[in-house]
Amino acid sequence: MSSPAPPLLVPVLVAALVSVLSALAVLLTLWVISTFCCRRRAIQTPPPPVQVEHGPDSLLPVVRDEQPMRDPESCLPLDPRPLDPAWELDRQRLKLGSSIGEGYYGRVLSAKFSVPGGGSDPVAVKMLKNNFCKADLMDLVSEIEFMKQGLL
Ligand SMILES: Nc1ncnc2c1ncn2[C@@H]1O[C@H](COP(=O)(O)OP(=O)(O)OP(=O)(O)O)[C@@H](O)[C@H]1O
Repeated sequence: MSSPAPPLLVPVLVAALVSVLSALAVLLTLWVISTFCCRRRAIQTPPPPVQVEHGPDSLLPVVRDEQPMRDPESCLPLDPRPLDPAWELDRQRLKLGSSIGEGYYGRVLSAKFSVPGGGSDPVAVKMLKNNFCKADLMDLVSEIEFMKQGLL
């Protein structure tokens, strides 16, 4: 049988226990508040903007679209893209024909491309639809970049 605790020790132990529990309650409250604030800040943080960089061996931009969803605000007139002399053809030699088909952001026409010495080659010409969005231009430029690297 163990001897009973001295009379002064019991209130001291109870006070220590209450202190520890109070500290734990304060810590728990602080953790809940900080978690709630972090979540709100994460929700309010706007998504990263669309980044357009210039490729090392090309004047056409390499597109990194961080925000694939369409945004009506981005349906604005755009400055003409810089040309890539290594790939640019003389548009005067192009004679557009009828429509072949349409995709999500572009339409494709049959065309004739006149070659030196007379004659012409049949080609397909892809262009953006009217009222295109910035995201549409990004998609087309991405496709062009893939074609230039022989990936399409
Ligand atoms: N080089 C080509 N030669 C002949 N026809 C083509 C050529 N490229 C596209 N087409 C025709 O034009 C249509 C539209 O092509 P486009 O590339 O705009 O869209 P997609 O690839 O079919 O769809 P999305 O743009 O939604 O990916 C195609 O379905 C195809 O019939």
